[in-house]
Amino acid sequence: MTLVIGLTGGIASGKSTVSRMLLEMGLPVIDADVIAKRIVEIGQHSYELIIQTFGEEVLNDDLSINRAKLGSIIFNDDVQRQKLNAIVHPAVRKNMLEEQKKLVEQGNETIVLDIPLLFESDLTHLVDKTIVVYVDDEVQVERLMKRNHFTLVEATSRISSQMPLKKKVALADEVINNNGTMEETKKQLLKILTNWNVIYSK
Ligand SMILES: CC(C)(COP(=O)(O)OP(=O)(O)OC[C@H]1O[C@@H](n2cnc3c(N)ncnc32)[C@H](O)[C@@H]1O)[C@@H](O)C(=O)NCCC(=O)NCCS
Ligand SMILES: Nc1ncnc2c1ncn2[C@@H]1O[C@H](COP(=O)(O)OP(=O)(O)OP(=O)(O)O)[C@@H](O)[C@H]1O
Repeated sequence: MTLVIGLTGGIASGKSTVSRMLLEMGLPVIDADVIAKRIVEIGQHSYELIIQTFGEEVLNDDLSINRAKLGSIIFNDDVQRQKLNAIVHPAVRKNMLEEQKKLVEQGNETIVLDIPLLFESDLTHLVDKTIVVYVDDEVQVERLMKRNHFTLVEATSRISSQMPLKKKVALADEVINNNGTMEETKKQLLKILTNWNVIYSK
């Protein structure tokens, strides 16, 4: 039996940081953000649908999707965000399940799905256990502004497009508090994996 772990959290709460730790420990991680980027590359079906829906003004000069532009539209307008979600999410889910199938066939006993919108999109039936990476509101805003060079308004609009992180904590099987150092985060991760009898190589 394969154990499928759903890794989630809020924007900039530290999911990719924890994913990296898991990969370094030799555990396979499927990243929904990476898939969501791949399926909107030039020529993909979702790419065409995005142009039909949002127009050519969301394209860069080289015809690739201008992610900053599309982001500024969808994170300020619920209706537009639902439209993008309806285009991208089914394709992300299909690709994730295909990747998961391959990993199961290769004999992996543990597979991690890094899905930012695991709870918002009601995808918990795809996983056996959930881990939420949590940070306090101030830490989240600060790290998001720093990483993306966002203003306070830009950071806040993105955070408020998601389920409040405290609500995700209440829904989680396990929570990693990522307010502290990376070492403290790693320690919490190792404890959870040990409790779940997950075997890792490094
Ligand atoms: C709007 C887009 C183009 C902005 O791209 P950008 O490179 O700036 O951000 P990136 O894709 O790296 O996402 C960063 C984070 O934003 C948050 N986020 C992204 N999309 C959404 C969304 N539709 N609703 C709420 N939060 C979102 C997630 O926490 C994600 O980890 C992009 O996020 C996108 O295509 N979003 C729709 C697909 C989606 O829902 N992806 C998230 C998981 S499948
Ligand atoms: N414990 C930590 N201490 C200091 N900085 C951290 C810590 N954890 C993460 N960061 C930084 O905070 C930012 C957000 O982390 P990360 O990219 O892992 O979040 P994420 O949840 O994957 O974000 P997104 O939802 O946008 O994909 C990054 O710049 C990262 O380097």
